[in-house]
Amino acid sequence: MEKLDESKFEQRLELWALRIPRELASAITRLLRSGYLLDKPRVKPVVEDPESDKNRLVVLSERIQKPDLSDMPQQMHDSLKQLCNVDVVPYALTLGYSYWSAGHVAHLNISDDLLAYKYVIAKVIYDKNYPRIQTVVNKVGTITNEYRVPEFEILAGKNDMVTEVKQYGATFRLDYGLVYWNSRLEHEHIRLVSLFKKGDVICDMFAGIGPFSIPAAQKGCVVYANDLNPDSVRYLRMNAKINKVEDYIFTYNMDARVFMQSLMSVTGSETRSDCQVAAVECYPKGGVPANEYLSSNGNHNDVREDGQNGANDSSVASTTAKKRQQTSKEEGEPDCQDGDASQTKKRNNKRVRGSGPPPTKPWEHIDHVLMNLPASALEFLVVFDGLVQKKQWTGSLLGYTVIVSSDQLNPRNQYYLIN
Ligand SMILES: C[S@@+](CC[C@H](N)C(=O)[O-])C[C@H]1O[C@@H](n2cnc3c(N)ncnc32)[C@H](O)[C@@H]1O
Repeated sequence: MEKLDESKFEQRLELWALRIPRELASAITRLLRSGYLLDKPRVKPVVEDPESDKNRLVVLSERIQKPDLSDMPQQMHDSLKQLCNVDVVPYALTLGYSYWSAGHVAHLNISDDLLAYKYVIAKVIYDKNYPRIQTVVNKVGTITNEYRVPEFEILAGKNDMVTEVKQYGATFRLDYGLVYWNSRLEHEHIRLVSLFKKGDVICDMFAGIGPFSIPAAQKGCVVYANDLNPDSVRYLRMNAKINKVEDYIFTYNMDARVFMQSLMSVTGSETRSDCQVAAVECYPKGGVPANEYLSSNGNHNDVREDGQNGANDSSVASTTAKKRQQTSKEEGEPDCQDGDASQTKKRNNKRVRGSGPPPTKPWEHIDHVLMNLPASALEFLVVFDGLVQKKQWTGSLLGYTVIVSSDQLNPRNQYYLIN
Protein backbone atom coordinates (compact mmCIF):
# COMPACT_ATOMS: atom_id res chain seq x y z
CA MET A 1 0.00 0.00 0.00
CA GLU A 2 1.37 3.44 -0.93
CA LYS A 3 2.19 5.56 2.16
CA LEU A 4 0.38 8.79 2.84
CA ASP A 5 2.76 11.72 2.54
CA GLU A 6 1.52 13.93 5.37
CA SER A 7 4.06 16.66 4.56
CA LYS A 8 1.99 17.47 1.43
CA PHE A 9 -0.65 18.93 3.76
CA GLU A 10 1.72 21.25 5.60
CA GLN A 11 1.44 24.98 5.41
CA ARG A 12 4.05 27.25 6.94
CA LEU A 13 2.96 30.71 8.06
CA GLU A 14 5.58 33.41 8.53
CA LEU A 15 4.12 35.57 11.29
CA TRP A 16 5.24 38.17 13.83
CA ALA A 17 5.05 37.84 17.61
CA LEU A 18 5.46 40.26 20.53
CA ARG A 19 7.99 39.23 23.16
CA ILE A 20 6.45 40.45 26.41
CA PRO A 21 6.90 39.98 30.17
CA ARG A 22 4.69 37.00 31.00
CA GLU A 23 2.62 38.89 33.63
CA LEU A 24 1.34 41.17 30.84
CA ALA A 25 0.03 38.32 28.68
CA SER A 26 -3.66 38.77 29.63
CA ALA A 27 -3.64 42.56 29.26
CA ILE A 28 -1.96 42.39 25.87
CA THR A 29 -4.18 39.63 24.47
CA ARG A 30 -7.22 41.65 25.56
CA LEU A 31 -5.85 44.67 23.74
CA LEU A 32 -5.17 42.75 20.53
CA ARG A 33 -8.31 40.62 20.54
CA SER A 34 -10.17 42.77 18.02
CA GLY A 35 -8.53 41.02 15.05
CA TYR A 36 -4.80 41.50 15.68
CA LEU A 37 -4.15 38.37 17.70
CA LEU A 38 -3.59 35.02 15.96
CA ASP A 39 -7.04 33.47 15.72
CA LYS A 40 -6.95 29.86 14.59
CA PRO A 41 -8.94 26.95 15.92
CA ARG A 42 -6.87 24.85 18.30
CA VAL A 43 -3.78 27.07 18.03
CA LYS A 44 -2.76 29.04 21.13
CA PRO A 45 -1.82 32.66 20.45
CA VAL A 46 0.32 32.95 23.62
CA VAL A 47 3.28 30.58 23.77
CA GLU A 48 6.46 30.03 25.80
CA ASP A 49 9.46 32.10 24.79
CA PRO A 50 12.28 29.60 24.08
CA GLU A 51 14.80 32.24 25.21
CA SER A 52 13.45 33.05 28.68
CA ASP A 53 10.75 31.70 30.95
CA LYS A 54 10.15 35.26 32.23
CA ASN A 55 8.67 36.15 28.85
CA ARG A 56 5.88 34.96 26.61
CA LEU A 57 5.42 35.30 22.85
CA VAL A 58 2.07 36.73 21.79
CA VAL A 59 1.53 35.68 18.18
CA LEU A 60 -0.02 38.34 15.96
CA SER A 61 -2.58 37.68 13.23
CA GLU A 62 -1.61 37.49 9.55
CA ARG A 63 -2.96 41.02 9.23
CA ILE A 64 0.29 42.24 10.70
CA GLN A 65 2.77 41.97 7.88
CA LYS A 66 5.34 44.54 8.97
CA PRO A 67 7.62 44.28 11.98
CA ASP A 68 7.24 48.02 12.68
CA LEU A 69 3.52 47.27 13.32
CA SER A 70 2.54 50.11 10.98
CA ASP A 71 -0.43 48.01 9.81
CA MET A 72 -1.87 48.10 13.34
CA PRO A 73 -4.15 51.02 14.31
CA GLN A 74 -2.05 53.81 15.82
CA GLN A 75 -4.12 53.88 18.99
CA MET A 76 -3.52 50.18 19.61
CA HIS A 77 0.19 50.62 18.95
CA ASP A 78 0.33 53.52 21.43
CA SER A 79 -1.49 51.49 24.10
CA LEU A 80 0.98 48.65 23.59
CA LYS A 81 3.91 51.02 24.04
CA GLN A 82 2.40 52.26 27.29
CA LEU A 83 2.23 48.68 28.59
CA CYS A 84 5.75 47.53 27.69
CA ASN A 85 8.78 47.88 25.50
CA VAL A 86 7.52 46.57 22.13
CA ASP A 87 9.82 43.79 20.93
CA VAL A 88 8.63 42.22 17.65
CA VAL A 89 10.16 38.89 16.62
CA PRO A 90 9.53 36.59 13.63
CA TYR A 91 7.39 33.54 14.38
CA ALA A 92 6.96 30.60 12.01
CA LEU A 93 3.91 28.41 12.47
CA THR A 94 3.47 25.13 10.62
CA LEU A 95 -0.05 23.79 10.29
CA GLY A 96 0.25 20.10 9.57
CA TYR A 97 -1.81 17.19 8.29
CA SER A 98 -4.10 16.91 11.28
CA TYR A 99 -5.01 20.59 11.21
CA TRP A 100 -6.92 20.85 7.96
CA SER A 101 -10.67 20.68 7.68
CA ALA A 102 -13.47 23.12 6.85
CA GLY A 103 -15.52 23.46 9.99
CA HIS A 104 -17.03 20.07 10.82
CA VAL A 105 -16.26 18.71 7.34
CA ALA A 106 -13.07 16.72 6.66
CA HIS A 107 -12.32 16.79 2.96
CA LEU A 108 -10.20 13.95 1.53
CA ASN A 109 -8.70 13.41 -1.90
CA ILE A 110 -8.23 9.65 -1.80
CA SER A 111 -5.94 8.41 -4.54
CA ASP A 112 -7.07 5.58 -6.84
CA ASP A 113 -4.92 2.92 -5.20
CA LEU A 114 -6.52 3.61 -1.80
CA LEU A 115 -10.12 3.83 -3.00
CA ALA A 116 -10.82 0.25 -1.91
CA TYR A 117 -10.19 1.37 1.69
CA LYS A 118 -12.08 4.67 1.53
CA TYR A 119 -14.78 3.78 4.07
CA VAL A 120 -12.22 2.42 6.53
CA ILE A 121 -10.07 5.56 6.19
CA ALA A 122 -13.12 7.80 6.65
CA LYS A 123 -14.38 5.84 9.67
CA VAL A 124 -11.01 6.14 11.43
CA ILE A 125 -10.86 9.88 10.77
CA TYR A 126 -14.44 10.30 11.96
CA ASP A 127 -14.02 8.23 15.13
CA LYS A 128 -10.73 9.87 16.07
CA ASN A 129 -11.97 13.43 15.54
CA TYR A 130 -15.64 13.36 16.53
CA PRO A 131 -17.31 15.73 17.57
CA ARG A 132 -15.02 18.27 15.87
CA ILE A 133 -15.38 16.37 12.58
CA GLN A 134 -18.92 15.24 11.84
CA THR A 135 -18.80 14.65 8.10
CA VAL A 136 -16.04 13.00 6.07
CA VAL A 137 -16.17 13.51 2.31
CA ASN A 138 -14.05 12.45 -0.62
CA LYS A 139 -13.57 14.49 -3.77
CA VAL A 140 -14.80 12.60 -6.83
CA GLY A 141 -13.21 13.23 -10.24
CA THR A 142 -11.74 16.53 -11.36
CA ILE A 143 -13.46 19.88 -11.21
CA THR A 144 -14.97 20.64 -14.58
CA ASN A 145 -17.84 23.00 -13.73
CA GLU A 146 -17.62 26.76 -14.09
CA TYR A 147 -18.25 27.38 -10.40
CA ARG A 148 -15.13 25.39 -9.48
CA VAL A 149 -17.13 23.29 -7.00
CA PRO A 150 -15.81 19.75 -6.58
CA GLU A 151 -18.20 16.82 -6.45
CA PHE A 152 -18.09 14.98 -3.14
CA GLU A 153 -19.21 11.60 -1.86
CA ILE A 154 -20.01 11.33 1.83
CA LEU A 155 -18.01 8.51 3.39
CA ALA A 156 -18.83 8.91 7.08
CA GLY A 157 -21.03 11.01 9.35
CA LYS A 158 -24.02 13.17 8.60
CA ASN A 159 -25.01 14.46 5.21
CA ASP A 160 -24.55 18.12 6.08
CA MET A 161 -22.10 20.25 4.17
CA VAL A 162 -23.16 23.61 5.60
CA THR A 163 -20.47 24.71 7.96
CA GLU A 164 -18.59 27.68 9.37
CA VAL A 165 -14.88 28.36 9.19
CA LYS A 166 -12.80 31.06 10.82
CA GLN A 167 -9.96 32.86 9.13
CA TYR A 168 -8.04 35.83 10.53
CA GLY A 169 -10.87 36.79 12.88
CA ALA A 170 -13.57 36.58 10.19
CA THR A 171 -16.29 33.93 10.10
CA PHE A 172 -17.29 32.33 6.80
CA ARG A 173 -20.45 30.31 6.46
CA LEU A 174 -20.61 28.07 3.41
CA ASP A 175 -22.14 25.00 1.87
CA TYR A 176 -19.18 22.91 0.91
CA GLY A 177 -21.29 21.12 -1.70
CA LEU A 178 -22.43 24.29 -3.47
CA VAL A 179 -19.58 26.79 -3.43
CA TYR A 180 -15.84 26.96 -3.94
CA TRP A 181 -13.80 26.88 -0.75
CA ASN A 182 -10.20 25.99 0.05
CA SER A 183 -9.07 26.41 3.66
CA ARG A 184 -5.45 26.04 2.66
CA LEU A 185 -5.46 29.42 0.93
CA GLU A 186 -5.82 31.40 4.13
CA HIS A 187 -2.32 32.81 4.02
CA GLU A 188 -2.74 33.85 0.39
CA HIS A 189 -6.01 35.58 1.24
CA ILE A 190 -4.49 37.69 3.95
CA ARG A 191 -1.24 38.30 2.09
CA LEU A 192 -3.13 39.82 -0.81
CA VAL A 193 -5.40 41.90 1.39
CA SER A 194 -2.31 43.29 3.10
CA LEU A 195 -1.58 45.07 -0.22
CA PHE A 196 -4.76 47.12 0.18
CA LYS A 197 -5.09 50.32 2.20
CA LYS A 198 -8.07 51.60 4.16
CA GLY A 199 -10.36 53.51 1.77
CA ASP A 200 -9.12 51.69 -1.36
CA VAL A 201 -11.76 50.74 -3.91
CA ILE A 202 -11.52 47.03 -4.74
CA CYS A 203 -13.26 45.00 -7.46
CA ASP A 204 -13.25 41.28 -6.74
CA MET A 205 -14.26 39.68 -10.05
CA PHE A 206 -14.36 36.07 -8.78
CA ALA A 207 -15.22 36.66 -5.15
CA GLY A 208 -16.64 33.27 -4.12
CA ILE A 209 -18.01 33.52 -0.58
CA GLY A 210 -15.69 36.43 0.18
CA PRO A 211 -12.30 35.36 1.58
CA PHE A 212 -10.66 38.39 -0.08
CA SER A 213 -13.63 40.77 -0.04
CA ILE A 214 -14.62 40.36 3.62
CA PRO A 215 -11.17 41.07 5.15
CA ALA A 216 -10.69 43.92 2.66
CA ALA A 217 -13.98 45.44 3.85
CA GLN A 218 -12.94 44.84 7.46
CA LYS A 219 -9.88 46.90 6.68
CA GLY A 220 -12.12 49.77 5.51
CA CYS A 221 -11.90 49.22 1.74
CA VAL A 222 -15.00 49.71 -0.41
CA VAL A 223 -15.48 46.39 -2.21
CA TYR A 224 -17.44 45.53 -5.34
CA ALA A 225 -17.64 41.74 -5.20
CA ASN A 226 -18.97 39.49 -7.94
CA ASP A 227 -19.36 35.80 -8.62
CA LEU A 228 -21.12 33.79 -11.30
CA ASN A 229 -22.35 31.19 -8.81
CA PRO A 230 -25.61 32.41 -7.20
CA ASP A 231 -24.97 30.23 -4.14
CA SER A 232 -21.56 31.84 -3.63
CA VAL A 233 -23.13 35.28 -3.80
CA ARG A 234 -25.80 34.23 -1.32
CA TYR A 235 -23.13 33.12 1.14
CA LEU A 236 -21.01 36.18 0.36
CA ARG A 237 -23.91 38.40 1.43
CA MET A 238 -24.53 36.29 4.51
CA ASN A 239 -20.85 36.51 5.43
CA ALA A 240 -20.83 40.26 4.93
CA LYS A 241 -23.65 40.46 7.49
CA ILE A 242 -22.12 37.98 9.91
CA ASN A 243 -18.90 40.00 9.87
CA LYS A 244 -20.79 43.31 10.02
CA VAL A 245 -19.26 44.75 6.86
CA GLU A 246 -22.35 44.81 4.65
CA ASP A 247 -22.06 48.59 4.31
CA TYR A 248 -18.69 48.16 2.64
CA ILE A 249 -19.47 45.35 0.18
CA PHE A 250 -21.66 45.64 -2.90
CA THR A 251 -22.42 42.22 -4.31
CA TYR A 252 -23.19 41.08 -7.86
CA ASN A 253 -24.05 37.79 -9.55
CA MET A 254 -22.95 37.90 -13.16
CA ASP A 255 -20.19 36.97 -15.55
CA ALA A 256 -17.04 38.81 -14.53
CA ARG A 257 -16.63 40.56 -17.88
CA VAL A 258 -20.17 41.94 -17.74
CA PHE A 259 -19.60 42.92 -14.13
CA MET A 260 -16.53 45.02 -14.95
CA GLN A 261 -18.17 46.63 -17.97
CA SER A 262 -21.30 47.43 -15.98
CA LEU A 263 -19.36 48.79 -13.06
CA MET A 264 -17.33 51.08 -15.26
CA SER A 265 -20.18 52.43 -17.38
CA VAL A 266 -21.04 55.95 -16.34
CA THR A 267 -24.49 56.53 -14.83
CA GLY A 268 -26.69 58.34 -17.31
CA SER A 269 -24.69 57.17 -20.32
CA GLU A 270 -27.11 56.87 -23.25
CA THR A 271 -25.20 54.01 -24.79
CA ARG A 272 -25.27 51.58 -21.92
CA SER A 273 -27.00 48.23 -22.35
CA ASP A 274 -29.73 46.69 -20.19
CA CYS A 275 -27.28 44.62 -18.23
CA GLN A 276 -25.20 47.70 -17.54
CA VAL A 277 -28.27 49.47 -16.25
CA ALA A 278 -28.83 46.59 -13.85
CA ALA A 279 -25.47 47.04 -12.24
CA VAL A 280 -25.47 50.82 -12.34
CA GLU A 281 -28.62 50.76 -10.26
CA CYS A 282 -26.62 49.07 -7.54
CA TYR A 283 -24.10 51.85 -7.10
CA PRO A 284 -24.10 54.17 -4.15
CA LYS A 285 -26.04 57.23 -5.19
CA GLY A 286 -25.95 60.55 -3.48
CA GLY A 287 -23.93 59.10 -0.65
CA VAL A 288 -26.30 56.23 0.13
CA PRO A 289 -24.43 52.92 0.21
CA ALA A 290 -25.54 50.57 -2.56
CA ASN A 291 -26.70 47.85 -0.21
CA GLU A 292 -29.15 50.33 1.26
CA TYR A 293 -30.26 51.89 -2.00
CA LEU A 294 -34.02 51.63 -2.37
CA SER A 295 -36.01 51.51 -5.54
CA SER A 296 -39.28 53.42 -5.68
CA ASN A 297 -41.22 50.35 -4.45
CA GLY A 298 -39.11 50.11 -1.34
CA ASN A 299 -37.11 47.07 -2.40
CA HIS A 300 -33.38 46.74 -2.15
CA ASN A 301 -31.57 46.37 -5.43
CA ASP A 302 -28.05 45.43 -4.47
CA VAL A 303 -27.60 41.76 -5.32
CA ARG A 304 -28.45 40.31 -8.69
CA GLU A 305 -29.72 36.82 -8.18
CA ASP A 306 -31.68 37.01 -11.34
CA GLY A 307 -29.42 35.64 -14.03
CA GLN A 308 -25.83 35.47 -15.01
CA ASN A 309 -25.60 38.29 -17.48
CA GLY A 310 -27.07 40.81 -15.10
CA ALA A 311 -29.93 41.75 -17.44
CA ASN A 312 -32.74 43.08 -15.36
CA ASP A 313 -35.92 45.09 -15.12
CA SER A 314 -37.88 46.49 -12.21
CA SER A 315 -40.17 43.45 -11.91
CA VAL A 316 -37.17 41.19 -11.57
CA ALA A 317 -35.71 43.55 -9.00
CA SER A 318 -38.77 43.25 -6.77
CA THR A 319 -39.01 39.46 -6.99
CA THR A 320 -35.33 39.30 -6.20
CA ALA A 321 -35.87 41.26 -3.04
CA LYS A 322 -38.72 38.95 -1.97
CA LYS A 323 -36.65 35.88 -2.74
CA ARG A 324 -33.85 37.27 -0.64
CA GLN A 325 -36.06 37.83 2.35
CA GLN A 326 -37.23 34.26 2.15
CA THR A 327 -33.74 32.88 1.74
CA SER A 328 -32.34 34.80 4.65
CA LYS A 329 -35.08 33.59 6.97
CA GLU A 330 -34.63 30.02 5.78
CA GLU A 331 -30.92 30.19 6.46
CA GLY A 332 -31.32 31.78 9.87
CA GLU A 333 -29.60 34.88 8.60
CA PRO A 334 -30.29 38.11 10.49
CA ASP A 335 -33.14 39.72 8.57
CA CYS A 336 -32.44 43.34 7.83
CA GLN A 337 -34.19 43.44 4.45
CA ASP A 338 -37.64 43.86 5.87
CA GLY A 339 -38.79 46.58 3.51
CA ASP A 340 -40.47 48.44 6.40
CA ALA A 341 -40.20 52.07 5.38
CA SER A 342 -39.80 53.52 8.87
CA GLN A 343 -37.12 51.03 9.81
CA THR A 344 -35.35 51.59 6.53
CA LYS A 345 -35.40 55.31 7.13
CA LYS A 346 -33.86 54.79 10.54
CA ARG A 347 -31.15 52.61 9.03
CA ASN A 348 -30.42 55.14 6.33
CA ASN A 349 -30.31 57.97 8.84
CA LYS A 350 -27.88 56.01 10.95
CA ARG A 351 -25.61 55.45 7.97
CA VAL A 352 -25.79 59.05 6.84
CA ARG A 353 -24.48 59.94 10.27
CA GLY A 354 -21.27 58.33 9.17
CA SER A 355 -21.06 54.57 9.77
CA GLY A 356 -21.02 53.65 6.06
CA PRO A 357 -18.20 53.94 3.57
CA PRO A 358 -17.51 57.08 1.59
CA PRO A 359 -19.59 57.11 -1.64
CA THR A 360 -17.61 55.87 -4.63
CA LYS A 361 -18.16 55.80 -8.35
CA PRO A 362 -16.10 52.98 -9.77
CA TRP A 363 -15.94 54.60 -13.22
CA GLU A 364 -14.05 57.45 -11.58
CA HIS A 365 -11.67 55.53 -9.40
CA ILE A 366 -10.67 51.94 -8.64
CA ASP A 367 -7.48 50.94 -6.83
CA HIS A 368 -7.30 47.18 -7.32
CA VAL A 369 -9.06 44.57 -9.39
CA LEU A 370 -8.70 41.05 -8.09
CA MET A 371 -8.96 38.05 -10.43
CA ASN A 372 -8.86 34.77 -8.55
CA LEU A 373 -9.71 32.17 -11.15
CA PRO A 374 -6.73 29.89 -11.66
CA ALA A 375 -6.16 28.62 -15.17
CA SER A 376 -8.53 30.96 -17.00
CA ALA A 377 -8.23 34.39 -15.31
CA LEU A 378 -5.93 35.57 -18.08
CA GLU A 379 -8.72 35.08 -20.63
CA PHE A 380 -10.68 37.80 -18.83
CA LEU A 381 -7.96 40.43 -19.21
CA VAL A 382 -9.47 41.46 -22.54
CA VAL A 383 -12.25 43.24 -20.62
CA PHE A 384 -9.78 45.90 -19.48
CA ASP A 385 -9.13 47.06 -23.02
CA GLY A 386 -10.64 50.54 -23.23
CA LEU A 387 -12.53 50.07 -19.97
CA VAL A 388 -11.49 53.33 -18.35
CA GLN A 389 -13.26 56.36 -19.70
CA LYS A 390 -10.54 58.94 -19.38
CA LYS A 391 -12.86 61.94 -19.11
CA GLN A 392 -14.41 60.60 -15.93
CA TRP A 393 -11.37 58.89 -14.45
CA THR A 394 -9.95 60.64 -11.41
CA GLY A 395 -7.79 57.72 -10.26
CA SER A 396 -4.05 57.67 -10.48
CA LEU A 397 -2.38 58.09 -13.87
CA LEU A 398 -1.16 54.54 -13.67
CA GLY A 399 -4.75 53.36 -13.59
CA TYR A 400 -5.37 50.50 -11.19
CA THR A 401 -3.69 47.30 -10.21
CA VAL A 402 -5.02 44.06 -11.61
CA ILE A 403 -4.02 41.18 -9.41
CA VAL A 404 -4.32 37.86 -11.18
CA SER A 405 -4.14 34.88 -8.93
CA SER A 406 -3.24 32.38 -11.63
CA ASP A 407 -1.79 29.38 -9.86
CA GLN A 408 -2.67 29.31 -6.22
CA LEU A 409 -0.69 26.28 -5.25
CA ASN A 410 2.60 27.56 -6.60
CA PRO A 411 3.67 30.36 -4.29
CA ARG A 412 6.10 31.80 -6.84
CA ASN A 413 3.32 32.28 -9.36
CA GLN A 414 0.53 33.46 -7.17
CA TYR A 415 -0.20 36.74 -8.86
CA TYR A 416 1.01 39.34 -11.24
CA LEU A 417 0.71 43.05 -10.77
CA ILE A 418 -0.23 44.91 -13.90
CA ASN A 419 -0.33 48.67 -13.73
C1 LIG B 1 -11.14 29.60 -7.61
S1 LIG B 1 -12.71 30.21 -7.14
C2 LIG B 1 -12.18 31.54 -6.09
C3 LIG B 1 -13.24 32.07 -5.19
C4 LIG B 1 -12.72 32.94 -4.06
N1 LIG B 1 -11.93 34.04 -4.55
C5 LIG B 1 -11.95 32.10 -3.05
O1 LIG B 1 -10.73 32.29 -2.92
O2 LIG B 1 -12.57 31.29 -2.36
C6 LIG B 1 -13.24 31.01 -8.60
C7 LIG B 1 -14.63 31.60 -8.53
O3 LIG B 1 -14.91 32.20 -9.80
C8 LIG B 1 -16.28 32.03 -10.09
N2 LIG B 1 -16.42 32.14 -11.56
C9 LIG B 1 -16.12 31.23 -12.52
N3 LIG B 1 -16.34 31.73 -13.74
C10 LIG B 1 -16.79 33.00 -13.56
C11 LIG B 1 -17.18 34.04 -14.45
N4 LIG B 1 -17.18 33.88 -15.77
N5 LIG B 1 -17.56 35.22 -13.92
C12 LIG B 1 -17.59 35.39 -12.57
N6 LIG B 1 -17.24 34.44 -11.69
C13 LIG B 1 -16.84 33.26 -12.17
C14 LIG B 1 -16.62 30.64 -9.53
O4 LIG B 1 -18.00 30.52 -9.27
C15 LIG B 1 -15.74 30.60 -8.26
O5 LIG B 1 -16.46 31.01 -7.13
